[in-house]
Amino acid sequence: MGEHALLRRTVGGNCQWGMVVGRTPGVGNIGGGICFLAPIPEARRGTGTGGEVMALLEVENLSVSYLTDGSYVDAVRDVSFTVEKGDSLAIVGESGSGKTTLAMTLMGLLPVTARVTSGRVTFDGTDLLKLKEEELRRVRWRKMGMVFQASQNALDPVRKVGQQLVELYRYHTKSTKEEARGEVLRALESVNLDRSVANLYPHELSGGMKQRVVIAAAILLDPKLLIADEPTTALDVVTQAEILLLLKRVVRERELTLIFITHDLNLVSVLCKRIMVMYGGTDMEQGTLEDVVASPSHPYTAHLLGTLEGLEEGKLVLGTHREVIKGGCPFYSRCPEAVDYCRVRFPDRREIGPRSVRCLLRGGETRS
Ligand SMILES: Nc1ncnc2c1ncn2[C@@H]1O[C@H](COP(=O)(O)OP(=O)(O)OP(=O)(O)O)[C@@H](O)[C@H]1O
Repeated sequence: MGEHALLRRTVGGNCQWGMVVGRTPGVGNIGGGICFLAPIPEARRGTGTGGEVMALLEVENLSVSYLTDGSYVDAVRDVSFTVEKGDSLAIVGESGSGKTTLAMTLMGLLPVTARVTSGRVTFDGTDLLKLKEEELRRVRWRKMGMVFQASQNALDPVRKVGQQLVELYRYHTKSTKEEARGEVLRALESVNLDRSVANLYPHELSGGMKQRVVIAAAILLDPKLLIADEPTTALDVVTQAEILLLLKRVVRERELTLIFITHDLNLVSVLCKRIMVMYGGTDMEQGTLEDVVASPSHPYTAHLLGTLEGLEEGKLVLGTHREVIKGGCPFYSRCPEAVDYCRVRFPDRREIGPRSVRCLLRGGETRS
C-alpha cells in the first residue's frame, strides 16, 4: 500500500468494512441489508466456468435526476462501475455528490420525484431497472441488502427487536414463526449480541447495540451484496471501530460482496480493496485503493489525498457539494489545473491502465 496516512490508519490492524440497512415496505420499519467492504482474497472471488471473474453488479452509464422547482436536476450523471463477486468497493465523495442516490437506485428505492434518465443496472444477471416492483422486492433484501444512513432510527420504537426481525424474515420467506425466530437468534449471535436482546425494545439498547441489530437484520436473509451507506456516522470512535471490525468479520465469514459508501476516507482505508471517487454526481476516478492512493490521477482525488496527508490523527470529513451540475467538468471551479475547455466539456471516462479517470487533462488530448 502507499505511504499515505489514511492507509495506515486502520482500526484493529487490518483494512476493511461497511454496511447498510433500510426499510422494507409493509414490514414495520426495519429493512434488511448491510454492506461490508472487506478485502477478500483473490482466490475466494467468484469465477465462471472458464475461470473468468464474474460481475455481480454492473452499472452502465447511469443518470438519475430529481424534480426540483419544476424541472429535473441531475444528481447522478453517467456513472459506470462493476463489482465482482467477493469484491469490496468504496464509493467516496462529499455530501451531495450523489452517493446515496446511486445506492437508492440500485435498491429500487428512489422517491417518486426521482427518475432514471439513462443507463442500465445488471445485478446477478438481471436488469434491475426493468423489474416490476413485485419482482424487485424479491431481489431487494434477499439478494441485496442495505444499511441506510441513520439506519438505527429504522427500528420501530414500540416493538421488540426480535419481533421486528421475525417479521422481516417471514415477509421474505415461507417460514413458521419458530423457524424465523431460530434464524433471528442466530443472526443476533453472529453480531455478538446475546439472544436476550430479542426481547428488548430499541430504547433499551445502546447506539452500538442498535447498529448490531441493524447488521443482524441485514444479514438475516443472507444477501449476496451489501450496500453500507455511512454505517458508522452516528457512533463514537470506539463503537465505530467495533462495528467496523464486526462488519469485516461478517463479510469474511459470509463471503459477502460489499459496497461501502462514505465521506470518511479513513474508513475506506480500513475496509476496501477498490475505490470510486465521486464528485458532482459522477465517477471521477476508479481503481484499486492501493493504486489510487499511491498515485492519484484525477486532480480531485489528488486534492482529497493531499488533504489527508496533512492529517496526523484526526479524521477527514469531506465538505458539501451542492452545485448544480452543468455542462462542463463538475470540478472545474475548484480545479487547480482547469483550462477553459474544462468549463464547457463534460469529461468522458478514460481507461488509464487498470483505472478509469474522468478528466480532460488525463489520458488523451489536452486543450487550452
Ligand atoms: N429527494 C430529493 N429531491 C431533490 N434533490 C435531491 C433529493 N435527494 C438528493 N437530492 C440532491 O441530489 C444530489 C445528490 O444527493 P445525494 O444525497 O445522493 O448525495 P450524497 O453524496 O449521498 O450526500 P450525503 O452524504 O449528504 O447523503 C444533491 O444535490 C441533493 O441535494
